[in-house]
Amino acid sequence: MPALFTPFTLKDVTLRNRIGVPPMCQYSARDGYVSEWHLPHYADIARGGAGLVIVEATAVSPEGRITPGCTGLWEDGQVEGMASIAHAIAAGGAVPGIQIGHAGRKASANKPWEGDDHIPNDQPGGWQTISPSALAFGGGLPKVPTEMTLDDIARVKRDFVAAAIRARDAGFKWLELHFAHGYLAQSFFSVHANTRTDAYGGDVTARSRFLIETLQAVREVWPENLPLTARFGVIEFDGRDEETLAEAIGLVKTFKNEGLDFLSVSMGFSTIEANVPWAPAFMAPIAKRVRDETGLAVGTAWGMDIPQDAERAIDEQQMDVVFAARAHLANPHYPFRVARELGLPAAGSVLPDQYAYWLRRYPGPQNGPVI
Ligand SMILES: Cc1cc2c(cc1C)N(C[C@H](O)[C@H](O)[C@H](O)COP(=O)(O)O)c1[nH]c(=O)[nH]c(=O)c1N2
Ligand SMILES: CC(=O)[C@H]1CCCN(Cc2ccccc2)C1
Repeated sequence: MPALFTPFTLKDVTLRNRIGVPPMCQYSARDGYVSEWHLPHYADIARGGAGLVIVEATAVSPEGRITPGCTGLWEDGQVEGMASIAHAIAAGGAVPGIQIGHAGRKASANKPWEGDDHIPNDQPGGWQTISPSALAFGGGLPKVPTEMTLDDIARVKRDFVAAAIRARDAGFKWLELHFAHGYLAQSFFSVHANTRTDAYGGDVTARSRFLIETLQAVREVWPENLPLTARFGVIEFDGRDEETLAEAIGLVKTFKNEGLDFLSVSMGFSTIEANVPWAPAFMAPIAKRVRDETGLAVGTAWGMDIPQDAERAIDEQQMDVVFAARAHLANPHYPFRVARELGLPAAGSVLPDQYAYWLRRYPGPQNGPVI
C-alpha cells in the first residue's frame, strides 16, 4: 500500500490520503464574492481524489486582495457562496480548507495574464496599499505602500479573526493563515520589507510579533478540534538562507506552542533578488528540517507532483501531506493518475463510484482495464 494513500488524522479531521491541493487563486471573484467559476472548479478537483482541498487566498479586507478578482471573507454576505464550495469539496470526499490572508504591498495588482503588475494609480480599480514599512517590492510592483500605524495593525488582526469566524461558519474544517509569499504577514517577518523601529520591527522577536499575535487571536475563535494551520515562508533564497531558516524555525516552535497544528512550508518571496533553485521536490529537505526540528506536522508543494517523489516524501517521513497545485490544474483527477502509477490496488477507488465502477469493470481503450 503506497504511503501516499494512507489516511492522515489531525485533531478531529481525517484526510483520506496524503495528497493536498494547496490554495490557487482563480482571480474570478467579484467584489470578493465567488462567481459561477468557483463551484465547478473546486467540486471537480475534490472529486479527483485528493485528501485535502484548500480554497485560494481569501482576503480579510478589500485592500487585502492581490487583485480585484480575489475572493474575500470580509463581510457576512460572502459566507453563503463559500459555504457552497466547502460543502462541494466535502461531498467530493476531500476535507475542505481555506486560506485567509492580506496581500500587503503586493495588493492592488492586475491578474497574472493581464500584466501581473500593480494597477497604475491613474487607472480605475486599484487602491493604496499598506505594509509594515513604506518600502515597495519593486519590479512590476513598484507602488510604495503606506507604513501601517499601530491602529492599522490592530485592525488587520481583527480582520483576520472576523474572516476566521466566517470561514468556520461557512463549514471549512482546515484553516490556513497566509504567512508566506511576500504578502503582509511575511512582510512583517522579512528584513527586506520591515524596517520598523517600534514593537513590530527590528530584531526577530519584533518582526515575529504580528504573526504570533494574529495566530493567538485566531486560535481563540477557531474550533479547538479543527486544524489551525499556516503557510509560512521559511526561506528566501536571497543569500541569507541559514539565518532566515534559523529565525523561521525558532518562530515555528513558538507557533506550535501557541496552538498551531500544521505548517505548510513555503518560500518568502519578499525580495525581487531571490534565486530560487527550481527543481522537482526542491523544498522537501527544507520541509523535513522544519518537521524534525519543531516536531510539527508539515507539508510542502513546489514540484512535488512526480508520483515517486510524492511517495518518497511520505514514506521517508519528510512530511505528512504532499501538496500538488498545478498538477491539479492540468488534471483534476491527478490522484487517480498517481494511484495507477504507484500501483495502488483498485486505483479507481480513488474516484467517486459514478466513475470508478465503470473504470474498474470494463476494458479501457487498450483492451485492458483502465485500472
Ligand atoms: C494559479 C495559481 C494560484 C496560486 C498559486 C499557484 C498557482 C499556479 N499558489 C502557489 C501554489 O499553492 C503552489 O505552492 C505552487 O503552485 C507550487 O506548487 P506546484 O509545483 O504547482 O505543485 C498560491 N499559494 C498560496 O499560498 N495561495 C494562493 O492563493 C496561491 N495561488
Ligand atoms: C497568493 C499566492 O500566494 C500566490 C499567487 C500566485 C503566485 N504564487 C507564487 C508562485 C510562484 C511561482 C509558481 C507558482 C506560484 C503565489
